[in-house]
Amino acid sequence: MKGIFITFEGPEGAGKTTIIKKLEKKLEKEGKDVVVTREPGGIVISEKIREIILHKEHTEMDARTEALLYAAARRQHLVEKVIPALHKGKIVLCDRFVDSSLAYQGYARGLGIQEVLEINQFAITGMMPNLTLFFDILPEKGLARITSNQNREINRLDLEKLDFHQKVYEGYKKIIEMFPNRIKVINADQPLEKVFFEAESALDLFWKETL
Ligand SMILES: Nc1ncnc2c1ncn2[C@@H]1O[C@H](COP(=O)(O)OP(=O)(O)OP(=O)(O)O)[C@@H](O)[C@H]1O
Ligand SMILES: Cc1cn([C@H]2C[C@H](O)[C@@H](COP(=O)(O)O)O2)c(=O)[nH]c1=O
Repeated sequence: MKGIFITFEGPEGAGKTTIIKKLEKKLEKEGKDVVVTREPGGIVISEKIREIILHKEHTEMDARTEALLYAAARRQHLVEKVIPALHKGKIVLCDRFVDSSLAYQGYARGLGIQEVLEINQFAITGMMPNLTLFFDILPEKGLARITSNQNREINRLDLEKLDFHQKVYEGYKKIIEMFPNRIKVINADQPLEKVFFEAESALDLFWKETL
């Protein structure tokens, strides 16, 4: 495949969406062909699955159902949007991907990182990102950012107790140890311009090392 698949991970409110927008502008200025997308979502069917998963009233959702719905949304998004863009040689910037399932469903929900990786292997058929940026911020700090943002709708996962978000964070730390070459850690607990500089530098290093 000719394109490059870059994913962005981290706790709620880490600044992923904000940095993706800035990177999109920068890469486009450089003449690169960029596709920005998100999970769960990015295309009609997966956005519909997103609504089901994240609806505030769906508190009865079983953890395995949740994991399978994320994997189903991922599959459709990959075949309909990500893979075709990569075949055309585009740079795909995706807000969350399989590492979110490993941290949230695998570790924080207690389904097991390996078990959730296995159901996702069925969904992604080997399609792992070329590079992942992990936005490192303590969950309580990220959550404080989203609650002070009036435009951000609070969803079912945001409403989980702090203890759950702390487990998500611990889960991410384990996943970073599992994939040290692919996942680069960005200090997200600093002013936006500094976070952006670190993200840009990680991308520059990636181009130098791989292209
Ligand atoms: N470095 C930063 N310092 C202070 N505030 C920030 C920083 N980065 C982002 N923010 C603000 O924090 C809020 C959350 O940012 P953003 O939506 O980019 O995070 P996110 O990681 O995509 O969150 P989520 O995954 O929960 O959707 C926004 O109001 C944004 O303006
Ligand atoms: C892909 C994916 C996401 N999640 C969680 C993480 C967030 O709480 C929401 C998505 O909301 P965002 O504002 O777009 O970050 O879903 C998850 O638990 N598992 C996943 O695979």
